[in-house]
Amino acid sequence: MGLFHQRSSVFPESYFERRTVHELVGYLGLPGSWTHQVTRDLFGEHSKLQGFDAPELLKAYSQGEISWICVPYYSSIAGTTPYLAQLLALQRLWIEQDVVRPVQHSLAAVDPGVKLSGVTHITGHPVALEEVRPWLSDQFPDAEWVFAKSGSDAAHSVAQKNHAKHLAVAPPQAVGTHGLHTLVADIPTVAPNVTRWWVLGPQVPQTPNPGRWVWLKVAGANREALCALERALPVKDIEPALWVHAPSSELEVTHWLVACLRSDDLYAFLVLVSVHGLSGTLMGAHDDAIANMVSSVPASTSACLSLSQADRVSGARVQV
Ligand SMILES: O=C(O)C(=O)Cc1ccccc1
Repeated sequence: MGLFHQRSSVFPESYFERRTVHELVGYLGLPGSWTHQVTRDLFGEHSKLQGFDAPELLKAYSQGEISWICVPYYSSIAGTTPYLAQLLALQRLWIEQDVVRPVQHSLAAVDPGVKLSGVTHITGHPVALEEVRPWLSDQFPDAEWVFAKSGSDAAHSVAQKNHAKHLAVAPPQAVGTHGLHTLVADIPTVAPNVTRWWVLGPQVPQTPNPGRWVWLKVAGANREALCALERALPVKDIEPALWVHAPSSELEVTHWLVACLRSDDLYAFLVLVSVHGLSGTLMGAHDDAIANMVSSVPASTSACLSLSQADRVSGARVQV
């Protein structure tokens, strides 16, 4: 919840704070999904919340039919979610909040007395199944995985099938809602399991505060160039908070995200990005000055500056 809580009072309040309970908020999956719970905690139960399948959710946001959406984009164990590439392809990716939450998975069945050795199918969201893969492989080496659209959809689907040998990996809160029984309340994971969600809003977010994270989308021609850029950072005050890599549908083009500090440094960073033939797009933060800077950074592909000169580039600011 970093962005929200780091805001200083001298800056205008965000749209998030000014939103009304009448605005529709879209989330991924059926009620009871992990994303639903995050959305309800953020917006409050009196807001108008509605669950969607991912394609409809992203389409409705991109067409302006829904003002707010909440979508998981990254898992500390499974990496990027299937939605990140689609989010990055949105023309307006207005990140109002970056939400970081631990996620708990339960194993659920129609029959509380089912013999685990007889289980044939495990249904879950692909990201959730990936997060508990070592445990599942150990306990159910021969079971087939069935993908669901959300954790709650997984519980719903197993309940509908009403088959004793089918289990669901689902949010603890969704188990009882769908009439299932909990076999394991909190499936162990090999590493801390933390998922990140973006809340996208209806307008360009407000001016970034000094020290507030801002999001930058970097698109590069190949993975090596982006890896080199990642190695070259941090330079000066630019501390990347999180690198997220999402292959795009365009051949050979990869997208990365990096969170940077302060607009001054962001400018330096954009220069650094552009001299190496990558292009940067500012997201999740806005003011006219930064917008002008972004558009004035030339898309030069000068090869004579190496990334080891990153300090010089960033110090000189406009050395392209
Ligand atoms: O929101 C859900 O229920 C999902 O299935 C998406 C998801 C998957 C894994 C971790 C967090 C969210």
